[in-house]
Amino acid sequence: MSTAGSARKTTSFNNPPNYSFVHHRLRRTLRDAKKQPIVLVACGSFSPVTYLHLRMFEMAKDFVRQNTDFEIVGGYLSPVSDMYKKPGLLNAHHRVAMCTLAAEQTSSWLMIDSWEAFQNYQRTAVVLDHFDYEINTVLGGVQTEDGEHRNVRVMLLAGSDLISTMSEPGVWSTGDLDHILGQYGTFIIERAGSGMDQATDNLARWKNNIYLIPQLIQNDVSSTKVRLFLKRGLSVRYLLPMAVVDYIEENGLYLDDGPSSEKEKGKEKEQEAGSSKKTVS
Ligand SMILES: Nc1ncnc2c1ncn2[C@@H]1O[C@H](COP(=O)(O)OP(=O)(O)OP(=O)(O)O)[C@@H](O)[C@H]1O
Ligand SMILES: NC(=O)c1ccc[n+]([C@@H]2O[C@H](COP(=O)(O)O)[C@@H](O)[C@H]2O)c1
Repeated sequence: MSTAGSARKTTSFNNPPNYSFVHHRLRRTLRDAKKQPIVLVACGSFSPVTYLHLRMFEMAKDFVRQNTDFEIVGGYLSPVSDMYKKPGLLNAHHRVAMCTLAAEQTSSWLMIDSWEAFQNYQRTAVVLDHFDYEINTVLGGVQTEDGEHRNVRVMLLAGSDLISTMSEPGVWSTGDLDHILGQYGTFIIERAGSGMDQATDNLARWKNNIYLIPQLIQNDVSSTKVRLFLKRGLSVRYLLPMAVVDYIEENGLYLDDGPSSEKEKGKEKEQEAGSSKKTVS
């Protein structure tokens, strides 16, 4: 999972076969001309997608409305490529299908972009450039009600655990951080066990583009816990949208996700210890 890379803005993109950018729920007219239009992009494994992943967008929507001069015109989940090789990562076709079911059946504004899923691993900076290109260059951005053109700002939506990795050596290049946090910006959802301060201490130089969102109702569901439950034959209903639970059952997914790596075994043990302490199983 070596992901460090260069900082230059990517302007030409190789699309996977038969790819087209989904934008049926992208709102093309700004309601308030004084606001800056933004699109939220959540990058991750989504193996499988959970209600928490979906709720991140709702938390961000409330935060944006109450605290900023932005107007959200769309939201995307962007499942990572199989080449990311993270333990527990199911085939991209299944992950994209589950995310699509979840978005279509539970939301009126979320969409799935399969661009990074169906090709070689792409760094997050490049993924955000791809969204910027599709929305602003190809589609031409959005308009105010008076017909004035506006560019849409792409912004990363992530949990505080992901942002913590931005301070770990060798995971993100400084150039990419400058690109993501300097040019685009991010909304960070507080995640149990991964402090917000710890997540952002080393990112102070970009603090004007980093918006911290506390979880007022704590939810520490993770895909790892869901996979663990499925492996043990435990119910995951009400942790994920019903259509996703049905899809998992119909396709017999996560019953055995192959020989776990030492890292995954450690993570499972931690989650098991957490589960038994909290007697959730
Ligand atoms: N409980 C949570 N609270 C806040 N953010 C979360 C939570 N679960 C996932 N996220 C965020 O969702 C995004 C997608 O993450 P990812 O698909 O890796 O989910 P995950 O549940 O952490 O997966 P895994 O358990 O396989 O590591 C990341 O930005 C991650 O920080
Ligand atoms: N340098 C990078 O661009 C970089 C580094 C680490 C994770 N990521 C992204 O973060 C997302 C989530 O990763 P994890 O599931 O490993 O937390 C993935 O979409 C991955 O591509 C990007």
